[in-house]
Amino acid sequence: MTELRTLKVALLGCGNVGAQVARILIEDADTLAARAGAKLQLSGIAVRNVHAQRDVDLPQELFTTDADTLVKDADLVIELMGGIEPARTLILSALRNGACVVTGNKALVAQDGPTLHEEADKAGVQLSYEAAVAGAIPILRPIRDSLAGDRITRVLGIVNGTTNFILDQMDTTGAQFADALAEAQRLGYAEADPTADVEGHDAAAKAAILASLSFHTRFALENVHCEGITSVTAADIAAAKDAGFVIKLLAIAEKLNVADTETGGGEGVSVRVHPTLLPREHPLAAVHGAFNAVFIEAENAGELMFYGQGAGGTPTASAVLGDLVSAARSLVLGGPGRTETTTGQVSALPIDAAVTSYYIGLDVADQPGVLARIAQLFAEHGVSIEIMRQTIHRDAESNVESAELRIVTHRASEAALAATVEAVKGLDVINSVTSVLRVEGV
Ligand SMILES: NC(=O)C1=CN([C@@H]2O[C@H](COP(=O)(O)OP(=O)(O)OC[C@H]3O[C@@H](n4cnc5c(N)ncnc54)[C@H](OP(=O)(O)O)[C@@H]3O)[C@@H](O)[C@H]2O)C=CC1
Ligand SMILES: N[C@@H](CC=O)C(=O)O
Repeated sequence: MTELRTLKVALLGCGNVGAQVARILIEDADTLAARAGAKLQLSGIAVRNVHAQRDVDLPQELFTTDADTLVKDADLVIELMGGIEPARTLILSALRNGACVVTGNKALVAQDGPTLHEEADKAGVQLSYEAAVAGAIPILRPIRDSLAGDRITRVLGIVNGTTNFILDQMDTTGAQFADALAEAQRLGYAEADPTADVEGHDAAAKAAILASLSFHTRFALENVHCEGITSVTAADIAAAKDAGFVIKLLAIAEKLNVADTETGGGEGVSVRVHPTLLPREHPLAAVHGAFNAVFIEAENAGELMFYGQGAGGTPTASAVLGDLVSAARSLVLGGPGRTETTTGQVSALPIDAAVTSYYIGLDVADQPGVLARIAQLFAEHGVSIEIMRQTIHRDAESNVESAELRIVTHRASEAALAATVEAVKGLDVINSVTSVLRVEGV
């Protein structure tokens, strides 16, 4: 039997994900070698602090702070440090040296994907980042390869485990935001700076990557409208629950036609991340904890749904190692590097052109004719109402009655909805607008 070739693997970062990747590389060395057609020898692990306590017991001699030297001598480089620098410089250096690169760094790929791909293509090596979107879920490869012969029209995803965990805890156990976030951090789901999770930036980076691959056009971070979950209150969650909805942070990329927009946006793709109400029976409403799911609509395939663990060390390591084995095979077989197919011309639409349904919560005067006046105002702005429900509350002490009005609209443009809400605020029978949230799946 011929002796397998040995490929040197440099690991950059040994945190939540890196530590699990190192463990599996060592524990499953024989299996990985058989699958890759080469021995994958972990040649070193670059970290900031070589003496830090690790989740996994790893040979101390593997650790170094000299990432530059480690990268120069590697056939395969796994970047799991996060952040833009020094990750960017190290990845570029690895690619220029002819090494294949695997990364989970969505922030970097969303920002500098084209530059990284250009270097990979020049060197004829693979650059892959399946772990960058939705953790363990195989989603980028299916979009890039399996759906290459189809036309994707819409992608709807829960792609951030931390925020799904927080919203789910608030919805199911009544947990406080801060407590749920602390637990997500403890479980290794959150980014080093969890602001990226809760403000939606992590999901926005993933949305940019998903949209770019799905629509064969480069979408940058600035093309993604981004709202996080920090403004979602316990009252919003309770009101949504009462009305039969659940609130999820969704990443949405959808093709819209001129006919769908009222803002002259023309045909293009609306890419956005925001808290969204989903009916409790919607498949994405059943995605709990740190799980992720991506729902795809394609012209020929129809509806597809991908589901699995979206964060955490071991699940994410699975995606990293899948990319690693694929890259090793390309080195063994001398195959070409992966090329990106960003050949499309479709433009990114501004948020005003987005078309969706809305939930509007209003505190209104309990008077005859109020509902009719509000409905009239919606009609004047071309926003059609699907559900309008009034609940009267009586304060036991003061005996004062107040009326709570919940409205769910049919699909309308953001611009039309914003104008409607402004007009509603001007009515003398409106005490306050308690919430305005986007709705999908009604
Ligand atoms: N956590 C998750 O569930 C997922 C994470 N990802 C992505 O994977 C990457 C890693 O995430 P995660 O493991 O959670 O991150 P951690 O913060 O847990 O780990 C980061 C690691 O990188 C090392 N590091 C950071 N900066 C440097 C530097 N300048 N030089 C050398 N080493 C450095 C740290 O070293 P030291 O230990 O010495 O501090 C640490 O070992 C990120 O890009 C993240 O977005 C993707 C999907 C899921
Ligand atoms: N912080 C991210 C980790 C995976 O990408 C998340 O919570 O989803």
